[in-house]
Amino acid sequence: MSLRPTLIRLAKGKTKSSTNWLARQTNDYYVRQRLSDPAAFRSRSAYKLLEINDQWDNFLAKPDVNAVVDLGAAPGGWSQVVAKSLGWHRAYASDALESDDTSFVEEEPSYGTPRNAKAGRESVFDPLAIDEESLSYVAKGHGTIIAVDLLQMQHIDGVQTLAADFLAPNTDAAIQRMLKAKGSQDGKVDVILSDMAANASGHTTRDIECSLRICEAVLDFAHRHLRTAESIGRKRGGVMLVKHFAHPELDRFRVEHLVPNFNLVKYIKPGSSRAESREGYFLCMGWRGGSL
Ligand SMILES: C[S@@+](CC[C@H](N)C(=O)[O-])C[C@H]1O[C@@H](n2cnc3c(N)ncnc32)[C@H](O)[C@@H]1O
Repeated sequence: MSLRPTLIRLAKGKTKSSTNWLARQTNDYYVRQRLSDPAAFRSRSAYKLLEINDQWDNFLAKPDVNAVVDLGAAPGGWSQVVAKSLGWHRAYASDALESDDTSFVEEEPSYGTPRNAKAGRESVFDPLAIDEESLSYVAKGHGTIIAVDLLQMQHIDGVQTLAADFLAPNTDAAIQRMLKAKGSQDGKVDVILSDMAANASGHTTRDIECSLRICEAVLDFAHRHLRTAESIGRKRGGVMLVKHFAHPELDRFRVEHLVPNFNLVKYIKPGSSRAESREGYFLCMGWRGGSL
């Protein structure tokens, strides 16, 4: 797909910095990939999670992964990747009823017509196209996925969304209620993902403080809700993936707070993360379940 005509049209009358941004978008391999990928990922970020998951033993698709919390989830690329990994897809209600496959949990019917579904192509969800036919589809898959963001997110089959500030005091309880309502009796999760980031201010001290605050809050959340490797019976069970601002202060956080709590901790800069960005990811596997 050629983006050049769009670029020229959009660049007219724009400042130099926005023209540079448009040029960078046009030349970016992952932006192009996203636009042509039949999976129709909502964000370029989806490729970062795909890449990390592929490189690290497909941790999202382990059979014991039943509950995933995606923090800073909007517009929803990571949640789409998780939903696919847990097998969420659309099926005709009649096929679902006839199926003997009890490993799948049926959800309420999806209200909207997946266009092209009959032709066997990837369905496109259109919430405005409600008709009788739409009532004959159900979303099928297994496990619970909770997506949290300050921003509202469009529906993804198999994903429960919560529009809230993760750092606000009552958000933890709201996530707990959702997990329990969706069948996680103990309110525990198997994988915690955080792509949350405060907007970079360009002021290093402030950016470090914001990133540290987010990483600490995600680790606190893990202390309360992450299932331990021991209880899962797998050395790398109980996973936390957290984005951070790459800086020696954050590395100190890794050494002092992550390494003692997990069996394996890796710093990752995915190929799909822009080289000029200071972002990095800590992939932490095998939660030991230490106390706060
Ligand atoms: C890079 S985007 C996430 C992209 C997402 N992983 C995807 O694939 O679509 C970062 C998100 O973090 C969210 N965010 C930042 N601080 C947050 C907070 N305190 N609570 C909830 N969401 C937050 C922002 O609203 C933003 O949507």
